[in-house]
Amino acid sequence: MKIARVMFTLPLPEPFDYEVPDDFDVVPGSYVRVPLGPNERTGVVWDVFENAEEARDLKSVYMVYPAPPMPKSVRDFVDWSARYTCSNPGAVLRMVLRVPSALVPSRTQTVLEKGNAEVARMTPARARVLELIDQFPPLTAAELAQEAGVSTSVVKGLADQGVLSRSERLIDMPYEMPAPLDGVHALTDEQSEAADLLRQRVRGDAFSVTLIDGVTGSGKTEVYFEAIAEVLTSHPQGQVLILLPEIALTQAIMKRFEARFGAKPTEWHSGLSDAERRRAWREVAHGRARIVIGARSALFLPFPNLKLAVVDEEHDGSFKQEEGVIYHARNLCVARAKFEAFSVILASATPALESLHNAQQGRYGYVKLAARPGASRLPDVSLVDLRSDPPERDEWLSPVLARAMAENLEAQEQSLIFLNRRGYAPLVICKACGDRLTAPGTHNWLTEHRYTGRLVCHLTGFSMRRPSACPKCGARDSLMGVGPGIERVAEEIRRKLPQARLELLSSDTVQSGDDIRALIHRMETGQIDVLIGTQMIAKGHNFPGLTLVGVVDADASLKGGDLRAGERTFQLLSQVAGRAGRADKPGRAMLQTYQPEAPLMVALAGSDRDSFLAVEDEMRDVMGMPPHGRLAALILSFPDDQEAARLAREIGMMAPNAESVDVWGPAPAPISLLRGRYRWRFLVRADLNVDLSAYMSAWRKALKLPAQARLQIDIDPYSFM
Ligand SMILES: Nc1ncnc2c1ncn2[C@@H]1O[C@H](COP(=O)(O)OP(=O)(O)OP(=O)(O)O)[C@@H](O)[C@H]1O
Ligand SMILES: [Zn+2]
Repeated sequence: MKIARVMFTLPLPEPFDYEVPDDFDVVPGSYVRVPLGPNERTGVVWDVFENAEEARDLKSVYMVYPAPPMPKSVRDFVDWSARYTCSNPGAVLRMVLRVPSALVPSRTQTVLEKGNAEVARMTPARARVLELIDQFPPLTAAELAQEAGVSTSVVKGLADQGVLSRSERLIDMPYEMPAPLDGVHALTDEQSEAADLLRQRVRGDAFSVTLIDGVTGSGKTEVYFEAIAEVLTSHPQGQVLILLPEIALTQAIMKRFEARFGAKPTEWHSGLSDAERRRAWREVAHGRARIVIGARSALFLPFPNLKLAVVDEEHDGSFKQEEGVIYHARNLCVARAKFEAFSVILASATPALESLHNAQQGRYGYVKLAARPGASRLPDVSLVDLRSDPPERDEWLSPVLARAMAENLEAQEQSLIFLNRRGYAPLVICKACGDRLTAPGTHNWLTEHRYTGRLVCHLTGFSMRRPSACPKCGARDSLMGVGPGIERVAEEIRRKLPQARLELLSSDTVQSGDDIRALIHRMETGQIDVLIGTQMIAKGHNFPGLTLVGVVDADASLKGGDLRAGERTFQLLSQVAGRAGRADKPGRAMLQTYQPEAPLMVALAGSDRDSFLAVEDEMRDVMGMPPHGRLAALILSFPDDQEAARLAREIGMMAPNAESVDVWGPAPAPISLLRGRYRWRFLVRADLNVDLSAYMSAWRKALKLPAQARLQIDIDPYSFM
């Protein structure tokens, strides 16, 4: 009897066995439909074997989907990722099998084109349809009727007479094939050297990782396009994946992409409709979508023939998924590349310490782009000392920065003001009783949003209308927003530069992809004088008229002081500063700070990244922290305060003894109460030779916790909240 071991997209530790009917063509990787309990489910065959004993009472596979089997390398990657992240393989598989409806071929629909017959009796409605028919690709009767503004019976009548001819077309069409066109620019010497190396690395079928470490605007994108072009020509079936941190970034790159490859790449991100998702998944699985550009979840698409993955802005924190299966897309991408023997390119102006370390150790190839092409120069970075040049009361811009903005406006050049805080004020207090407003069931402050008139918790999503009286003491008109968010700074700029065309960009003010695109376009084409925004404006954009970048609070992201706070602040501020002076006019960046003598600020002002990183790296080395050691976190949450504390202590006592492993905690998490659950954290540090995932799994296995307790394991944590 032939037996299939079927893995489900459920948090189960292992696959289940099913009998395969003799006439079924089931191979490892087949997608199948099987009974599970009272239901039917789709699963993936992990393995097939013959069993001599007929005795086992197994249920049978119902159906095999007509889809290409999931390659072994992808299944191995799923197993490995599950082990590494301490998750169930089914939970990882669920990220691969996101669109079960894509397992069956696309349905077809009837579309209409111009037919041979002459129209028997012309009417105005018929004439309108016939006028339009040549201007569109084949449309359905309903679409055509809508375009022409006539009823569908008019269209159907024409089709019945043969004036329009009917044919069947796939609902989900294949994508246009990209093919390299000529490069838009002649590469600089530095760029072509980098491109040569990358081309050579993607030509073979070997695993490799190469880090492109290039200053902002040096042409990293231009250079990795060369590597993509090489894949398209040297691997006729090869597929390419480009991972980007933010959707806002994809729009600019899509345009450049089309100019270079003659077709749009396939997109994959959370903004897709179900139909787009189904189409993309199917085309990828069949190997027909050759280039995919997407957010971190695109890493789990079932590419049968991946030859190159590019992780752009590889240092970016948004590659880390913090919920469900907790993983870092850059790190898992490198792991996948080993299983499937493809090349990885990591690109950044401010690479992660981990990536630089790997390059220094010779594990990754390394390409440096030190200059911007042409007349463009790196911006001058200066520090504005808020102690000697403080803003006026209830203002946030130092007179120094305000003056620079006024000059810039005078010169008809663009300014960008960065503050990584949404809303109007990050804290609302009552002047009468001193209460700080928090979201229910948490200790998190509510942020005041004037734009929407609401108080919002950015952590839980809770929001309420701004009350006219204090919820605690009932005093009227006593609530006051404290500190600046971008809406408040925008108000100040409007006051100071009333004639400036000012716009805001944050996830509150601009929501749809179309709105973002339109705003970015206005900025690119000089229709905005001052753009103020959160981190959405920090990265990737190319605004030729932008010559001044102002950072309202350069110290902000240093607070909290976790492992990567310094590194992250440096990355973020260099990225923001790097938006200035990208065309022929020189740019400058001004950072407002209370600690201009801090090594990080000095390094930013001197554009001396490497000595800053050397100090940072040395510190990590001394402490045995990544990249010189491993780190994991264990987070417990429980609905009762006392019981949570007791459980946390109990968990601590169960930590397995192991050499070269330090367990710190339990400590109340910085966010100690979230959605009505009390949270405790452990931090675990280990030497590089320790299998920390195995250690964490063993620890969890030893625990017997009440059903309401929730445990999360975070391998290589980025968030310490
Ligand atoms: N050799 C070249 N000649 C002229 N223009 C170039 C050249 N290379 C790149 N550019 C232009 O310079 C700008 C920056 O290039 P690109 O976006 O590739 O750099 P990047 O390093 O990826 O930038 P970022 O730091 O934003 O990630 C783009 O407008 C690009 O078209
Ligand atoms: Zn009050």
